[in-house]
Amino acid sequence: MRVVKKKVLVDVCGPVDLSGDEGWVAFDAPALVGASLRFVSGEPDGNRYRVRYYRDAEQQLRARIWFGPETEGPPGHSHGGAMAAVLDEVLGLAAWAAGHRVVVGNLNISFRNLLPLEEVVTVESTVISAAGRKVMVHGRICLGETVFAEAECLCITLPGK
Ligand SMILES: CCCCC/C=C\C/C=C\C/C=C\C/C=C\CCCC(=O)SCCNC(=O)CCNC(=O)[C@H](O)C(C)(C)COP(=O)(O)OP(=O)(O)OC[C@H]1O[C@@H](n2cnc3c(N)ncnc32)[C@H](O)[C@@H]1OP(=O)(O)O
Repeated sequence: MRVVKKKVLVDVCGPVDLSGDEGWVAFDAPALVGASLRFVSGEPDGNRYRVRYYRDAEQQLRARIWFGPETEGPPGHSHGGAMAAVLDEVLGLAAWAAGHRVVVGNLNISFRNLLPLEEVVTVESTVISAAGRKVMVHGRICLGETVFAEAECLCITLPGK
C-alpha cells in the first residue's frame, strides 16, 4: 500500500522587528481611514504581511513591512501582485495622510529586483503634486540601496465631503 504523507503548513514565523528609523513617528492609519484596510494591514501576527506605518521628519508616510511566506510568487520571493497591493495601500494612504480623500485611479509599477520572503523592507512615499482632483504620489519598496519596486500613483479625490 502506498502511503501519501500530507504536508502540514506550520506557523514557523517568529516575531519581526518593524521599528522605524530615528525621527520617524508612528502613524495610526485606521484612525484616519477606518479599519477597512485589512488586506495588507489586517493580520499583524499573520504570515502574509506585517506592517507598521510612520511619518518621517518631512511628514511623508513610510511603512516598515514584512513580506511573509503567504505572499510567495516566484519560489522564495514575493508575488508581484503582493508588492502591488502594498504600493496601492501605502501610496493611497499617503494621499489621505496629506489631507486628500482619494481612491487610486492609476498605479504604474516597475519591478526592479526579486524581493526575498521574510525580509523587512521599507516603503517610501512622496506626494508630488495636487491639482484639481488629481493627486500624484510616487513611492518605492526598498532595502538600503536595493529597490524592489517603484511606482507612480495617480489618486483621484472622491466627490463630497
Ligand atoms: C464614489 C463613492 C466611493 C465610495 C468610497 C467611499 C469612501 C472611501 C473611504 C475610505 C477609503 C479608505 C482608504 C483609502 C486609502 C487607501 C486606499 C487604498 C487604495 C485602494 O485600494 S483604492 C481602490 C482601488 N481603486 C478603485 O477601485 C478606483 C475605482 N475607480 C473609481 O472609483 C473612479 O474611476 C475614480 C473615482 C478613480 C474616477 O471616477 P470619477 O467618475 O469620479 O472621475 P472621472 O472619471 O471624471 O476622473 C476625474 C479626472 O481624473 C482622471 N482619471 C480618472 N481615472 C484615471 C486613470 N485611471 N488614469 C488617468 N486619469 C484618470 C480623469 O481623466 C479626469 O481628469 P480630467 O478632470 O482632467 O478630465
